[in-house]
Amino acid sequence: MTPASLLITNIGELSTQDHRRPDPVLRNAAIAFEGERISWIGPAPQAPAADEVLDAGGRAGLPGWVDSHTHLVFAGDRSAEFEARMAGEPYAAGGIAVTTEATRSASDYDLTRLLMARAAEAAAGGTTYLETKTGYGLTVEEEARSARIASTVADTVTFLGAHLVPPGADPEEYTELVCGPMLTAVRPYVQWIDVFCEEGAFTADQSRRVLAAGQTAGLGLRVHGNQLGPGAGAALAAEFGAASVDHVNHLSDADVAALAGTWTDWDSTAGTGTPGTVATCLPACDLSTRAPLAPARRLLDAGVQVALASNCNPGTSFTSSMNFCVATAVLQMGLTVAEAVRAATFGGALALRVHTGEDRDGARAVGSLAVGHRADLQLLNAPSAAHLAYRPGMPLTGMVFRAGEPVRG
Ligand SMILES: N=CN[C@@H](CCC(=O)O)C(=O)O
Ligand SMILES: [Zn+2]
Repeated sequence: MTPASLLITNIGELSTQDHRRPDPVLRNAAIAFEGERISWIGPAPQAPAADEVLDAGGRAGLPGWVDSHTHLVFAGDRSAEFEARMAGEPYAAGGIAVTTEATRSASDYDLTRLLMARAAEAAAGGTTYLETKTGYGLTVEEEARSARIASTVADTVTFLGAHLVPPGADPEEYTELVCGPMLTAVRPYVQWIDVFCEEGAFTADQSRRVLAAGQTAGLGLRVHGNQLGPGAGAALAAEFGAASVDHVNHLSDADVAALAGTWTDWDSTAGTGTPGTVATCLPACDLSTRAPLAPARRLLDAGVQVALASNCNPGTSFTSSMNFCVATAVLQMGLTVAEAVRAATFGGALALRVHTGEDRDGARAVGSLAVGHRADLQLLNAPSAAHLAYRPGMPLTGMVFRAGEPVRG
């Protein structure tokens, strides 16, 4: 039973990610929860009384990870494809069809069970806000089924009928299906629409139609773009005002400038204003496909807000470890620890437009710790967040709270 109020005290370093504060990182801090919301944050000696008190023993605390890009509704195994890739085979979008076949054959029960197990794994790794996508159904009925199942587990769901033109289908007819009957069927279960704009998947023109249809249906927009080579994805995302373009491995200077141009009304010091198109980098995917790492440093320097996400999926990135993504971003992508932690918390929330909220049920901000935000917190088995990169691969995730409830003890 969760107590009505909980105080977690003796937090050695509390990284709030609330850059409106003069002191976003507090030492010897405490945080209080009332039910699902954060009710107080401040120096431990000034903490209010609470029904229950937990001593963090000097551990570091930070917002739970916001994983803004996963594909968890699937069945089947592609470890042989991975092994072949590590032996020199290139990655191609066609592998999606293999998972689609296995997913279509799975019962609702099995698909739900598999999804729940993956979501539990993510939570055990510190993820407290989870996006997931459809995209392994690729028929009206199967996409609607994936969306329905996803909506019972994930915090927010993306429709990715435009993941691959199913083998044998006509690309133009399939795009029309995605924009029409398929979109109508999934609409009750999803908040976002996405398109894989890439050679071998959807052309710029088809992607444009998918985004326009999603926009008309009132969905937020996201794009898989510039993953396997240069392409129109990033520019389209900026043009449509998409919340995020994800992968971004192959960006031209014009792509970076277009993304930066969407952030002119954003105050990057305070983290307030009107957000533009987030560039979501997926380091685990880059490593697992031996692709060039996404240019997170270059994007940040150009004024683009960056998110880090796991892209957990059976083809290109079968891990939901955000700790791994943060460590890789620091060790190999040139981000500071503070930048990487921010990208995996506040950045993910920005990419899902849940960085700010109304302090009432159903509209709580995540990705930063402030009064009224959802009580999503992780404690590390370490005195500072720097240990995430300083001690890569070590089991540093301690207690995890989601909406005030402990999800990992
Ligand atoms: N790039 C497109 N989709 C997935 C991979 C899907 C798969 O290979 O099964 C991704 O984000 O990497
Ligand atoms: Zn993806």
